[in-house]
Amino acid sequence: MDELAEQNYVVIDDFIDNNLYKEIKNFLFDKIDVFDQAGIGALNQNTIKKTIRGDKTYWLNKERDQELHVFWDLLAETKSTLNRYCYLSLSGDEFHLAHYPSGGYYARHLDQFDGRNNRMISMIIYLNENWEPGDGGQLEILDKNRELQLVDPIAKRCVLFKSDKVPHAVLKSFKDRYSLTGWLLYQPTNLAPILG
Ligand SMILES: O=C(O)CCC(=O)C(=O)O
Ligand SMILES: [Fe+2]
Repeated sequence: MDELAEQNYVVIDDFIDNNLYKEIKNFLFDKIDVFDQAGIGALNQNTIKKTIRGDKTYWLNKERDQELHVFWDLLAETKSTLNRYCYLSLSGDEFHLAHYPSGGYYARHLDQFDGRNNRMISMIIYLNENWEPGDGGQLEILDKNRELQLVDPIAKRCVLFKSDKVPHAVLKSFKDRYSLTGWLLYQPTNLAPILG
């Protein structure tokens, strides 16, 4: 957690255990046929999307996706740890599963969008066994010293970074690449009733 505060990002290996890894992986393969179907908007939006990112996603819903209850519990624990040790006020979250088919990538970006700045911490859990150096698909982080750091997307590894401070990209992947990606959100309490 100190590393996240000081370096703006941290890589934690074996963040999830084998059981949870298998649960998430089973859930993912169960849903793989419906990835992206819910999220496809107007045709032109979709075209723009394809020029900057090549992944397909499946947004999670805590009430509906109860099979992942161990993950939801871990998430609650992670948020309270961050609130305690990094003095954050995280309340909400939004998570999706992501699949980059071979050839997929995501150009360099920040995770906070114009007009919406409540994404505080980005959290990615990788779900790829036997990842080899030639498989590509690294997360490329531009660190505080403007140096590039590459993170292999290996199974059970978690990366946390400050959503507003860390430009990053996903380098072209040469095989299917899976992850569970989300954002820990700050929701000002005075706005909570309006946002529902
Ligand atoms: O999968 C990754 O390594 C990063 C994904 C990402 O940057 C995003 O979904 O915003
Ligand atoms: Fe991102």
